[in-house]
Amino acid sequence: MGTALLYDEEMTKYKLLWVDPACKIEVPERLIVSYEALVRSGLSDRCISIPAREASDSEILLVHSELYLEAVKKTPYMTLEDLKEFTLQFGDVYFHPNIYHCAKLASGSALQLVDSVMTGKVRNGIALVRPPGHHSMHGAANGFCVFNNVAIAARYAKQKYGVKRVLIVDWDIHHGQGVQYCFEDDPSVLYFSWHRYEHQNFWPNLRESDYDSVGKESGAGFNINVPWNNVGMENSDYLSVFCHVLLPVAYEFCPDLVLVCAGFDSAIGDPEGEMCATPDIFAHLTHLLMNLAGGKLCAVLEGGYNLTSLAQSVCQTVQTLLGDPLPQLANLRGPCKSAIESLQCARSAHRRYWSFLKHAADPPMTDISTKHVKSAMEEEEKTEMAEEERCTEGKVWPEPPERLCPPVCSASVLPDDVACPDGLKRLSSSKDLEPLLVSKLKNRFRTAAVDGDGVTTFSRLYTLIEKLVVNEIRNGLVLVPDVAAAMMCVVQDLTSDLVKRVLVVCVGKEKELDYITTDGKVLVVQISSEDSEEQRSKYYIPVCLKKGCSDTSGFIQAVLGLLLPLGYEYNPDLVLLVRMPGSGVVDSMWQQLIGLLQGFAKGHTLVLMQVNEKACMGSTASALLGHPAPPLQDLQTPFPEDGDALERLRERLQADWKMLQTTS
Ligand SMILES: CC(O)(O)CCCCCNCCCN
Ligand SMILES: [Zn+2]
Repeated sequence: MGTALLYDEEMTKYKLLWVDPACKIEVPERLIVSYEALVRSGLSDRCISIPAREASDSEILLVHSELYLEAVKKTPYMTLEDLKEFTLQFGDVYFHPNIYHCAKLASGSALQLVDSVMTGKVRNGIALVRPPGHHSMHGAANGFCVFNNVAIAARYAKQKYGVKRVLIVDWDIHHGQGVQYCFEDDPSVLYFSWHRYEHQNFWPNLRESDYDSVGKESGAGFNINVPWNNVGMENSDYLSVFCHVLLPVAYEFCPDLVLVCAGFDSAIGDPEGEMCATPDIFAHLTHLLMNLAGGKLCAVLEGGYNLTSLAQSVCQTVQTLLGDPLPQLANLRGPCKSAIESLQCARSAHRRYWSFLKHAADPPMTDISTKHVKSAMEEEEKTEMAEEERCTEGKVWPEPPERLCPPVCSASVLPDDVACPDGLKRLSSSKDLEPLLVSKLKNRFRTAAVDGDGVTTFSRLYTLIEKLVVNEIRNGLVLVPDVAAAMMCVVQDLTSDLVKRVLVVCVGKEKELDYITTDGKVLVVQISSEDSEEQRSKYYIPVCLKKGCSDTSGFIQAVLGLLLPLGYEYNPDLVLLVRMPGSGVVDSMWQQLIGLLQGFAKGHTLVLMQVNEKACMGSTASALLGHPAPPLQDLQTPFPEDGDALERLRERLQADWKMLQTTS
């Protein structure tokens, strides 16, 4: 299934008609450069174009009052003076004779997108719209927004498709207070927003944008605010909040639909955000949401005022929606102090509502909420981040790297008598192994594992790896007689200098993992039921699940809160996923793991499985081919010991691995 793209140039046909410094950045060019970048890059041709439509009155009334709608209806007939007058009653927004029409098209586009996804016409999609929506409220326009496009879409999805749970992720750099007000008492809509806050000193300067606004009444726990109290936040800060706050809750919430308030003013160069995250971060933020709700994801444009980073960020988002390989994110050095405080506050505020956050630490000593007056230390810290360090318009950043699709997506190396799963390309060619390597293999394993066809298997395995690292093939599945032996070979014999770092993810109990480098060429994360003895090195991290890999709750927690942050920091060139026999990992969890691991090494994942586990080749192939993983249904409360052990493991490792930090 494809990716929908909604765009109508009519929505470029309104603009600010008078002088207002607060509104001058919201220009038609925002939409034009975004769409043109998609056209120029060839991405628009790969999308399924869906026409915009006007939202009807009844659809707009899902969120807004009749009084407000009737008032807005009058604006097309207003004189310039009337428009100015009308505008004065709202904050940081402007009206124009054509904005009502455009606002209906913006909301209608979001609804068209929901229709396309919910009817299965497409898997996911993006609506390039203006005016944006997330600040507009029941009875008021605000912050360039007239109708709340995403809030209307959420209510529409529930009403028309009986969607039970909607996740709204708002990565725009402003707090979508309009969305928060709409759903704060509604447990069927989980609203997550991060936003520049600076202890309530940043627009819209609301006390209720802080982390302690967790929702009301039955909606308590279903509103998550992560305030950024400093500018200059980077990729590490964004990924940490996804891994340690949003994703655990999102997986526990298990939404039927994901809506994204896709504002790109959180990207580097934006005059509003003054952040430093690069456009390729949106490739990963999108990817990390794509295995929720069976891949049903609707992104709706909100903000974004630097025309260069906006266009790049939109392209990064669309390319991921299309399933292209992800760019590697280099040198993630962990969240900054301020970000850690914010994520620690958000986690502790929500630990009573979400079992996946149950073991989150207490809030930091320095209470960062607005009650707290800026201390001399903070002032000094701010001057530390001198003007030039801050990311402003003048800031430059590299073009996002090209994300090339390999000619072959998924290859397989299988015994001749095993049928190749649909979609996979069997690799039968293999270069002859050097005799030296053959003898090494033979005398390393006196077992039958490396008899005649065993050598063939290994030579094909090495051939596959070579094709992965040169991006001829994206990922692969290999069936071997003995996975432990095969893993040793791959890890020890990886001579290719194209592979500087290999992330080995071991699912299931180890037989012998005696081979662990300490030079950092290999990082092994082992998830099993074995009560691992003391952790052996920075590069061998055993995660113990009391009830073993069949405990999906514990497993997904370990993946989100430990494996993902580690993987991002380690930044491997190859991922080796080893399924030990008898691991007991649940199929949907296995597919989720493969899906999430695609975020590393440009998707170069090599799955090693034992021949006698060929029954799960089909689901493995499906995940390797990029099909969304099935939702993890009815997750049990994680085993307390496991949750607690995971926190302790993170605390112990965070000295070595900065991305594991969740406490200041
Ligand atoms: C969709 C959106 O969240 O990007 C709208 C942001 C509105 C900002 C209003 N204040 C602007 C002050 C200008 N320096
Ligand atoms: Zn914004």
